Amino acid sequence: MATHGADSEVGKLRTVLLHRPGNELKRLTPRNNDRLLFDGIPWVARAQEEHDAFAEALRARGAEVLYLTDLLTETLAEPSARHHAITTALAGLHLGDTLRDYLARFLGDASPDELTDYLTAGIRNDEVRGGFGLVTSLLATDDFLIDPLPNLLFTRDSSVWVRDRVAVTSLTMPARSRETQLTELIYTEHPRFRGTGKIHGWHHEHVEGGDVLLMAPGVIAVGVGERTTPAGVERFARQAFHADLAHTVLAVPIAQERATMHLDTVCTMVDVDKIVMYPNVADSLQAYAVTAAGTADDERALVLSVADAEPFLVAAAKAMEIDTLHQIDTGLDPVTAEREQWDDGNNTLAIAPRVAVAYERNHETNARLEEAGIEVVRIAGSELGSGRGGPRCMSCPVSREPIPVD
Ligand SMILES: NC(=O)NCCC[C@H](N)C(=O)O
Repeated sequence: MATHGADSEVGKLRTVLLHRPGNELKRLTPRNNDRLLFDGIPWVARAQEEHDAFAEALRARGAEVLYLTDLLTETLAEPSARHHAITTALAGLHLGDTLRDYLARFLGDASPDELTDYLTAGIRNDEVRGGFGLVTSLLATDDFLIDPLPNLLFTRDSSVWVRDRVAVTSLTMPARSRETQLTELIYTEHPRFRGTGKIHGWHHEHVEGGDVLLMAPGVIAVGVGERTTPAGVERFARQAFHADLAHTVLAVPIAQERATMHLDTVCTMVDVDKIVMYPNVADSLQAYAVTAAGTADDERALVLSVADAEPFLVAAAKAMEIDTLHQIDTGLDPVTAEREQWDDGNNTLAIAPRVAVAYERNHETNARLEEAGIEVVRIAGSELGSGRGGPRCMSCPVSREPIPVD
């Protein structure tokens, strides 16, 4: 079995899970894009070109690229996995029995490829109209019976590998909650991942992967804001300690705003002791260091010790046992920083220590990264960025090499 797992943000990237934008993006309209968490209507063909170039840049550096839809289609070849996928996709109370039964038969007849498309791009009412009862007659023609999942693009958020375990997350926004049904199915049923230990899960308190940063082996920072809740970080910490995945979890409050929806929108690691960070929040960012006071057979019985809040960079350096966590600023001045933070200048994907993938448009931030000795692999993201996510958001590292010891 392939070995999977990651213990840092910067170990050389071996395997990464991506989602190539597909038909689900074609569902976005000016009337539904806010609800579906996109800031505009992407040009889909161009988004695909940009994404292909992103994947190619990762391959060129030696990473194996897995596509979520390939894994899903392979998973759906198994009858029990198909049954589970269909049942969970149709669990919504908006369908009613007649339509649910019809859709179960319709999806049951679909090939694995078609089923993947229905589960990711959704099904609109007018695509099945034809006398299937009261609910379909009363719903608007363009209502979705199964919602599309345009934010699948951001594979970072729906699962996170910590050491050799995978955490299926629990997404907060209704437009995204179904994504984790798919990641859970893949990690449970796909032959490549069979037997992988799991933590968390979509039935737990909310934690999103964009909030989870593996600062160093044993040290995990978790942003708490618009997406991850206080109860979510507590649950995550309990599970991480109980499974011996970490000795410290840093709970980091962030503003509950779209611009800072996840911790990785304000900072990302680019080396073992370097972080690119939005300077407009750097001074006020705090962290509560959480550790386990003792052990317990049951994760729920673990007593957590919570230190007083400290400046994030100080608390992180202490937990990581380094002298200083060096900050590289986004932008040049507060306005450029605000523009480049919005355009995911902070949201870099480290593919090795001191090598990071970044959107080309963030000139000033990229220049600062280079001044600090970081190699920047630039990618285009004019269309990809319309969902408000950068290279880190669009990637879930499945396997990284351990950090080299000096
Ligand atoms: N880790 C990230 O910051 N992911 C970006 C998610 C963007 C997506 N449109 C969302 O609002 O959830």
